[in-house]
Amino acid sequence: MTARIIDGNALSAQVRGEIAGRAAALTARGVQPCLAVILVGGDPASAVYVRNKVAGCEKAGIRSLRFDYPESATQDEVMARLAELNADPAVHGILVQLPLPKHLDETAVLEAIDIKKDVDGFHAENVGRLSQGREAFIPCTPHGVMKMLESTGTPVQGAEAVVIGRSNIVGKPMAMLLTNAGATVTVCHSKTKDLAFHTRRADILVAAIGKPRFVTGDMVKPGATVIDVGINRLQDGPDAGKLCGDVDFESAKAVAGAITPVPGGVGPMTITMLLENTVISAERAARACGK
Ligand SMILES: Nc1nc(=O)c2c([nH]1)NC[C@@H]1CN(c3ccc(C(=O)N[C@@H](CCC(=O)O)C(=O)O)cc3)C=[N+]21
Repeated sequence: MTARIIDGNALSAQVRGEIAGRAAALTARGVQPCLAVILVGGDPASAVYVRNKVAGCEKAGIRSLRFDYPESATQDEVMARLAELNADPAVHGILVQLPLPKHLDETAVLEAIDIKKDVDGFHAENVGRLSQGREAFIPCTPHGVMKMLESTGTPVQGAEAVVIGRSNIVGKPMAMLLTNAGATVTVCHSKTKDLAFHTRRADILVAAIGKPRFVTGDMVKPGATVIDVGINRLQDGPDAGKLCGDVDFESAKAVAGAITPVPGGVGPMTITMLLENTVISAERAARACGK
């Protein structure tokens, strides 16, 4: 058996077409959706992601504002910028690219974003709301994963779902969304004993660990849907310089029922959901001012 490939670029193109239509309708009513992106420091991977986000905005008719700070930026500088963006009615979404340099207080920065503009869904109040099923904004990567599951017709209700990774930005919200959708969810991580015991039971397996090709075919249940959230740049070996996921694609593909590739899988869907959250925020703002 060889798995069906879940094409994140194709699904993104479809969803982004719909988002562009909503953005155009808002712009015609005098409210062009606008996303502000703050990038601190010169991490090359972050620069690529931010460039992709800004390009995605442009193509969908969403205005974007970019604020680049040097590695040496102070907490006060970033907080002052957030205060200004919070107060600006023309800005509908604010994203602070993570990770931040170590001398900055990430929690304080995320908490300073107006939750009505928290299109990443990382503010503690949004996290709490997600756990109660009354979210303001759903975090983009896990939301993109749910859309991909939906697109393949993978049943979530009653399914055994295993999430590897317990980060605040992927693993935990992913587990919460799957739980809200009726899956039986197991969260595995670096301290899990006998990881393969858990993964082999998974109808839905989500890998978000940051270790290249860590999940191999022998860890996958035949017919499972495998979602690879990892984005790793290989350092050495024959594929040095290439991107790969947390899943060993070739061996997993031979066992799974459906699988996402890297690149061209979850990454583009993350950006798509960011664009959607920005449009949702702008639609709410337009409604609030009667437009
Ligand atoms: N506040 C914040 N929000 C985020 O959503 C956020 C973040 N910080 N920090 C880092 C992660 C990572 N992330 C990606 C976005 C797009 C691709 C993407 O476009 N990937 C392409 C390839 C990119 C490449 O060529 O390197 C693909 O998979 O096909 C990947 C990763 C968003 N993140």
